[in-house]
Amino acid sequence: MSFRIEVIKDNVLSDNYFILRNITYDLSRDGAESVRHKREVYDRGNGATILLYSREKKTVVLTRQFRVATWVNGNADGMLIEACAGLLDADEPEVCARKEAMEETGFQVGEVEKVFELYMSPGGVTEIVYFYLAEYSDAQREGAGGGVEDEDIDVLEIPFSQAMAMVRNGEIRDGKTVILLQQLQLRNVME
Ligand SMILES: Nc1nc2c(ncn2[C@@H]2O[C@H](COP(=O)(O)OP(=O)(O)O[C@H]3O[C@H](CO)[C@@H](O)[C@H](O)[C@@H]3O)[C@@H](O)[C@H]2O)c(=O)[nH]1
Ligand SMILES: [Mg+2]
Repeated sequence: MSFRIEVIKDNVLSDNYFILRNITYDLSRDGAESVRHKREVYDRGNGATILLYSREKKTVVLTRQFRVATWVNGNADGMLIEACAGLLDADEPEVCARKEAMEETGFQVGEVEKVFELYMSPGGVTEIVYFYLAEYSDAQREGAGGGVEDEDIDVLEIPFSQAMAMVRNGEIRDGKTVILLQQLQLRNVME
């Protein structure tokens, strides 16, 4: 089964900071008659996320920051606990992951492991997020973290078991973060 797409119109609705487009397209499946669709597509670029973990201490390093999009949608104080992450801008994904780890958490990470690259909200958001894991040690802490410019990021170093409990009780409810924590669990590296 395959689809053939013919773009009829591609309108930019907003290009203020990121790009929101409205695309009209005809889609035909296996030579059948085409069906016209109109969809809004939000392009915020791609991103990278990295979970720092210590097998020795059985801990992970997470961030907590205000996320206005969650506040708009039911998160009363707007604060969200997340694995460190950032938009790629012009960087390669791994370079971005390392840079964000330093800026947001203060850790200069060594070896990193790429886990996968995932579309996080394919119904309307173009973004691919590149996922990484990295072991850290106290000796790699070179700064306080906290982010750049007006970012005001708290750094949380917590036991892995506590992080998993926070996933279960809803205190951690960010998709990329749950995915990375579960990767550690699947690998049995924190036992
Ligand atoms: N002026 C302005 N600044 C913005 C806007 N949106 C974001 N920014 C700024 O752009 C920077 C983005 O910070 P990053 O650390 O690079 O990205 P992020 O917001 O943490 O995004 C990461 O997590 C997202 C949520 O899971 C991911 O969607 C994204 O790919 C990335 O991994 C922040 O300083 C933020 O204030 C906007 O609409 N206007
Ligand atoms: Mg960030």
